[in-house]
Amino acid sequence: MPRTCFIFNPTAGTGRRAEFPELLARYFGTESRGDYVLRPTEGPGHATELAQAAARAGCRVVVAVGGDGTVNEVGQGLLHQEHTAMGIVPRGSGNGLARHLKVPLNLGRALRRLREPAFSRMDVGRVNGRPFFCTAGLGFDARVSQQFAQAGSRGLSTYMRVTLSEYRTFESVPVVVETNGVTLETNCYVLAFANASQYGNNAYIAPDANLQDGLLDMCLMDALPPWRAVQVVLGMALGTLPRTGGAAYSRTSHTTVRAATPIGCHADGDYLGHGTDFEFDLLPLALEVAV
Ligand SMILES: Nc1ncnc2c1ncn2[C@@H]1O[C@H](COP(=O)(O)OP(=O)(O)OP(=O)(O)O)[C@@H](O)[C@H]1O
Repeated sequence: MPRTCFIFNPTAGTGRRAEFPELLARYFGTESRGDYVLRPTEGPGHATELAQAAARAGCRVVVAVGGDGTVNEVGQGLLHQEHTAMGIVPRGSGNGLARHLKVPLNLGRALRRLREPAFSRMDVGRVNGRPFFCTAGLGFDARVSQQFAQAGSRGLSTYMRVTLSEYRTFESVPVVVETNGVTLETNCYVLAFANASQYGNNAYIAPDANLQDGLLDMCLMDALPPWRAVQVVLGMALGTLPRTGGAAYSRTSHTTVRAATPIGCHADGDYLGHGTDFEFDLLPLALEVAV
């Protein structure tokens, strides 16, 4: 088996897709030389199967070529591997984990880095047992993920349009949060659990999040009236949200949430459905990354 396997989601992102195999050949030589294999995905969940197969076959690096959804699926296939690391070639619209890890957004530069990557390990978050690598959460951001998936187009402008339109109608849900031995009765507009610092597109929900500290940064907004929404948008763009008072922060390795009525949940921007009972926890240093 070659040293590197590229798992390529041809549907990810908004850019030109056909050029990736040619670009890969330019930086890694042709596939026939045997240095790498290129495996296109055929649908949701396929990247996890391909990553598991590549790890079983002895690949040192399995590269997710796509956005945070593809990264999530490849990462799930490589959990607890001792000898196989995940690389990223960012081709999504948000690229939250790639941006946190400072992977170049330019495809050529990202590929060049992968010829001699640096290896490290990172924590992996979970919501009700389902792994996430960047962020997961309840409330407004899950509603946006749900509507974004049905929007028919992708990219930042669609994301902004969906966010504004949902903002007009979304209402907080009462929740009971148990974390760090404390029970908190509050309302949830957004309850975010951040393993990495951002949602993507440099929207920093938890700028101080650390991938190796064994903790998730928990960010609670109980309501979002217009004046606070402006504060939050600016704080996320500037990476200053924890210091603006627009949201309350704490750190946790295990939190349960019970909602009074069903509330939406997302993991790495994928809408997972509505529910009332959630458990957020973490697998310390469960994934090796090559960047
Ligand atoms: N061949 C395929 N056809 C349709 N969907 C696919 C295919 N391969 C993978 N997928 C799905 O595409 C989804 C979106 O991929 P991904 O998140 O990587 O791209 P994106 O949504 O454009 O990027 P971002 O998350 O940064 O906005 C993934 O959740 C994956 O399950």
